[in-house]
Amino acid sequence: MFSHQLVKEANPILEAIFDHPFVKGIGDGHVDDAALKFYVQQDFQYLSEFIKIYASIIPILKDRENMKFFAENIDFILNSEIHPHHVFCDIANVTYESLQHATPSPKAYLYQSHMYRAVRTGSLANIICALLPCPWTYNEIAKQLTATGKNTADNPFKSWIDFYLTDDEDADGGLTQKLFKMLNELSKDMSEEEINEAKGFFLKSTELEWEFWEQAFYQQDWRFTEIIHGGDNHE
Ligand SMILES: Cc1ncc(CN)c(N)n1
Repeated sequence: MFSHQLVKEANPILEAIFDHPFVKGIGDGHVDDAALKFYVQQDFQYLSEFIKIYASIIPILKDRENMKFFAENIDFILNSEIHPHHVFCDIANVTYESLQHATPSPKAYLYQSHMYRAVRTGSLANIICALLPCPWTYNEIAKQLTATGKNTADNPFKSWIDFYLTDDEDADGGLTQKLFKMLNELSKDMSEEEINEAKGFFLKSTELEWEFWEQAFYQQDWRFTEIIHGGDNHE
């Protein structure tokens, strides 16, 4: 099955994500405030683009059930996925509102551009493959942290882990299963070339998930940040 192929090939990247110091820090209950703040700034911005990409799928869908599914996921990001951000903000002792005006860092910019590139192909399989590592890797992180005994009552990140652990229909766990199922259906009518193209989108997004943790952990912004951010202000 296509989904098994994707998970198998991406597995070394997923293992590297589990080993990332930011993710390990969530498990151990300590991540530097600067990394948490950088993460929330970038993720607020990233999820806003993610919403737009979900919305861009709707015109190429054929049935109402799938339209409802993507519309509900937009609602989930807007109204529920603010919770994990609040967890990070509370731990870093900073207001959420103060972190909502960032411009994308180089790696976040690359990740967003990658997703828009998938949208431009017009292929539903490519778009789902580019989007899926977002809910998939977080659900896997939550499961791995729980399985290794890190999701304890005294871990300040417990409610972050619990949020991504749930397999509820509309949360990342349920979403992941539904998207993998859609891909398996779509792949039945795809050529080998189309399969490989879609797989490329999935694997690159998975690596960009690793990069997202990395850039937040080391606060990797634009080298000429004053010039770049100044430029954004003049748009
Ligand atoms: C970059 C990123 N990837 C995944 C998730 C989890 N939906 C997130 N909030 N941000």
